[in-house]
Formats: sequence, structure tokens, C-alpha cells
Amino acid sequence: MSTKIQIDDLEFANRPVDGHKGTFGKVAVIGGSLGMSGSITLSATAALRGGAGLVTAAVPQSIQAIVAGYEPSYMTVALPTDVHGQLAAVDADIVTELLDGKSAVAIGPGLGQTKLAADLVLAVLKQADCPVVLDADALNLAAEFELLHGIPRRSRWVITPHPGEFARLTGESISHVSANRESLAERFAAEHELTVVLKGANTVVTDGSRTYVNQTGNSGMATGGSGDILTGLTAAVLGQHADALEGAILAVYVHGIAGDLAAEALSQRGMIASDLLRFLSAAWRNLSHEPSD
Ligand SMILES: NC(=O)C1=CN([C@@H]2O[C@H](COP(=O)(O)OP(=O)(O)OC[C@H]3O[C@@H](n4cnc5c(N)ncnc54)[C@H](O)[C@@H]3O)[C@@H](O)[C@H]2O)[C@@H](O)CC1
Ligand SMILES: Nc1ncnc2c1ncn2[C@@H]1O[C@H](COP(=O)(O)OP(=O)(O)O)[C@@H](O)[C@H]1O
Ligand SMILES: [Mg+2]
Repeated sequence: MSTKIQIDDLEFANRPVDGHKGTFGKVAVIGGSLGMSGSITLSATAALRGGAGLVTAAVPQSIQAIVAGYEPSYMTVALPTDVHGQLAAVDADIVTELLDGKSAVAIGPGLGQTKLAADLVLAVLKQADCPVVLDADALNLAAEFELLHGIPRRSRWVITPHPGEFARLTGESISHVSANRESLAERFAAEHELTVVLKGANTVVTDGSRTYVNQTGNSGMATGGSGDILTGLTAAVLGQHADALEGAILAVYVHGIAGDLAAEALSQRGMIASDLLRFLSAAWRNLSHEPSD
């Protein structure tokens, strides 16, 4: 039986006044591909808007210039590509260097679903000793290649599937997932020793023993890229908070507030994912503990 958590049950520390870039976490986001450079730029920018001290986007070399050109505040690292610009084999030492000193890593948005991408996800899961957020294609690959089985946990893992991705992971239909969100998420989290963020209206966040059902957000967020933003935001928050469940809850809650503020200003129909990035700042202000200047 899982304990129900409310947002008011959680305490989130203020940012220390003498904090520096190192205090607030170094985050890596890994993903993107030709045609899906936007996904990872949204994740990387969201990690910055989540308060991370330093953010690095690791992307196929073929899109590095596009990703770097989108936002000057994060760094980029090129992953090797083949002659077609698709992700090639990534050596272990590239992964080691990428993960070195990181407080959290996110992988998956726009990554693609090749065997070489699966190898990269596996290498990250095996090597990371910081929290790992798995989203989108990392989850599709986890389903196809059973990547969540048999890897000793060196760190905390948070998965952020939408119901379609969760259906692939569990082998259930989307309608079954939609009808049994809490119980399926709780069971999967307990079985796989990780935190599940099952997205959609009333996102469920659970580690199997504690469960939170989110009330923020709206269907204006059902627009391409909204989830990519949650991925980077979650990694940023996990890099600053010790508890995976509580960090994931905070990210989901604030992401939803940004969505509500965006809808209020722009309308549910008119808002797009990148608007959420701009409303994240105001969303943080809405939290009572966040100083207003
Ligand atoms: N700008 C970009 O480059 C973007 C790239 N993206 C990438 O595109 C790839 C494919 O991801 P998608 O998620 O679009 O495609 P998927 O095929 O994984 O999922 C879409 C399907 O999942 C189901 N689904 C999703 N949310 C649901 C809900 N709340 N209730 C019931 N069913 C639901 C629906 O059947 C929907 O058609 C990923 O790599 C992703 O990261 C997307 O993130 C969109 C933006
Ligand atoms: N009706 C809704 N109410 C609240 N939040 C929603 C709604 N529809 C979508 N969202 C949120 O928007 C995000 C969509 O994520 P996802 O499906 O992964 O999008 P993408 O892959 O295009 O970025 C999730 O955080 C989800 O909870
Ligand atoms: Mg997604």
C-alpha cells in the first residue's frame, strides 16, 4: 500500500546565498537527432531554467551547431555520427568524460531508436553515479532491449513516460494504462527500483511506496516538446535535491504551474512548448519559499 503525498508535505531548501555554479549542479542532457534537434534544446534550456549551475547538451555532431545556436547559456558536446549524420558508436571514454562531475543526467528526447542509441543508454545507466532521468526514446529502447533489467543501481533513476511509452514498457495497452495509472506506476516503480513519472493530465509520481498525483497543468501542454522540457527540468531539480521522488514531484508541479501561467497569458490553444520555458521563471516565483528577487 502506497502513502499519498501532497505538495505541502514536502520541504524544499532555499538556494544558499553564497551558492555558486558548483552548488547548483552540473547537468548533462543527451539526445537529439537530425529533424529532432528541438527536443534536446528544450530539455537543455529547461535544465537551465530549473536552476542548474551548468548544463551541457550532448548531441550528434550533425546537429551540434543548430543546438548550440539556439541558446548561448548551455554548452554542447558532439557525439560521433556516421556519413548520414546519424548517431554512431559512442566510445566508453566519451561517456566517462561526459558524466564526469555531473550532478544529474537526462537521456532520451529525440535520441532515435537505433541499436547504437540503445548502447549509449546502457552505457550511461551502467556508468552514471548521479541521478539519471530516462525519457522518450531512452524508454522506447529500454522496452525493446530490456535495458531496465539486471543493471546494478549505482544511482537513482527517474523515468518520465507518457502513457504511450509506459504501454511499451509494460506491454499493456494504452487504454489499460490510462484506466490504471496509479496502480501500474506503483507496481513498475517497486519492481524496477526507480521513480516513475507517468505523465498526462494528473501526472502520477511514485517510487512504489509513496505516490503523488499532480493537480497543476492543463491540456494546452498537449503540444510537442512539453515533455522534453519536463525531462531537463527534472534533471536540474534532481541535481539540487537529495530525494528522487521529492525532486520529481517538484519538477512536475512547477512544470504544470508554468503551463497554467502560459495558458492564462496565451490561451491553451495558442501556447507552445517553448512558451513554458519563459513561464518557468514566474512558476518558481509562485512557490512560497522562492525569494522574489
Ligand atoms: N521538437 C522536437 O524535436 C520534438 C521531438 N520529439 C521526439 O519525438 C520522438 C517521438 O515521441 P512522441 O512522444 O511524439 O511519439 P510516441 O509515438 O512515443 O507517442 C505518441 C503517442 O503516445 C500516446 N500518448 C501520448 N500521451 C498520451 C496520453 N496522455 N494519453 C494517452 N495516450 C498518450 C498517443 O497514442 C500518441 O499518439 C521522441 O524522440 C521525442 O523525444 C517530441 O518530444 C516532440 C518534440
Ligand atoms: N491534459 C493535460 N493536462 C495536464 N498536463 C498535460 C496534459 N497533456 C499533456 N500534459 C503534459 O505535457 C507533457 C507532455 O509530454 P510528452 O507527451 O512527453 O510530450 P513531448 O514528447 O511532445 O515533449 C507532460 O508533462 C504531460 O503531463
Ligand atoms: Mg515526450
